Amino acid sequence: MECISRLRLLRSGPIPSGFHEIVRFSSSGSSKRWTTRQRRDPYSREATLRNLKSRAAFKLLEIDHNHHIFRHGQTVVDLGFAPGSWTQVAVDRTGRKGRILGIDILPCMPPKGASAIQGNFLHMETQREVKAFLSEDSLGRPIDRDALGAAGEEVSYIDLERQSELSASSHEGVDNTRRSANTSAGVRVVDVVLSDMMANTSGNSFRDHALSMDLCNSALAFAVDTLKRGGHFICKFYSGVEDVDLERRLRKAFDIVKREKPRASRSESREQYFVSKTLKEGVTKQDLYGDLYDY
Ligand SMILES: C[S@@+](CC[C@H](N)C(=O)[O-])C[C@H]1O[C@@H](n2cnc3c(N)ncnc32)[C@H](O)[C@@H]1O
Repeated sequence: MECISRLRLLRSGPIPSGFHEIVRFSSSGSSKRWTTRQRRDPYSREATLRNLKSRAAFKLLEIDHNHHIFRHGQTVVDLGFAPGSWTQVAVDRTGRKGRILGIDILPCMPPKGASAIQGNFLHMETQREVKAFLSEDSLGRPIDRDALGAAGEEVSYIDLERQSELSASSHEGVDNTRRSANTSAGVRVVDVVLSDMMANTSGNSFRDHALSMDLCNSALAFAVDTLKRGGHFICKFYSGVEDVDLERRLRKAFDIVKREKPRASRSESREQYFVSKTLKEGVTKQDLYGDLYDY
């Protein structure tokens, strides 16, 4: 038996081109400007005080405050989760029985209580792995040893060994020990899909918008494939000419679609969020995209 997230997290292969710029060198002028801005920014200070991985948490907290996205016990998929502040919010809001899976192109340990898969979400292979993980109901569930005992199940030494090995190497307090050999492609088990995916912006607004639309469309096709009826989809996008097409698709798939610019989103940034609630019955990704995302 093997664990998807463990395999992906332990793989320390080269970081894909375009992501190296994320590293900030302390001696550069732009780094000093970035550090000064972070120190002055109230959201960054508050994030540090609250032990949140980044100021981005406040965008999702505001969206949840306005739109009531989360409930206890939900399954949440967080696309582009690193460094993990949205995942922290999802873990917190879904409580002890929540199941949270983060995906990122960068290697990153998920926050406590969540699982993670490393991979490029635009690649079919990554999406297949995510669906395989989701289709195995026992994966990514918080460990509740008391409940196991109460049910009278015997936990073998090998199970415990495997559990502690996986918990240490992938994430804490989450059960990833079982994986079905035969995984299905269509899995409607998700309550909320979040996507905050974006690579570093290039400064070329057309290019950034085009990349953002690729990520959003891929996330939407995945959401429509994996959300339960009534599920919700939150998606960051960089505004531009094509966002009306995205909005049209969202309206076809969800009962309620709103554009949001949370206060924590910097005013100079072109980023906005689509908050889409309540997946309609019977909508498929083929209805939105034909055969484009045929996997
Ligand atoms: C703004 S950050 C997300 C911040 C996160 N929501 C948080 O609260 O900590 C965007 C993330 O999207 C990831 N990303 C960008 N393109 C991606 C892709 N094609 N596949 C997977 N992750 C991607 C980046 O690596 C980055 O970690």
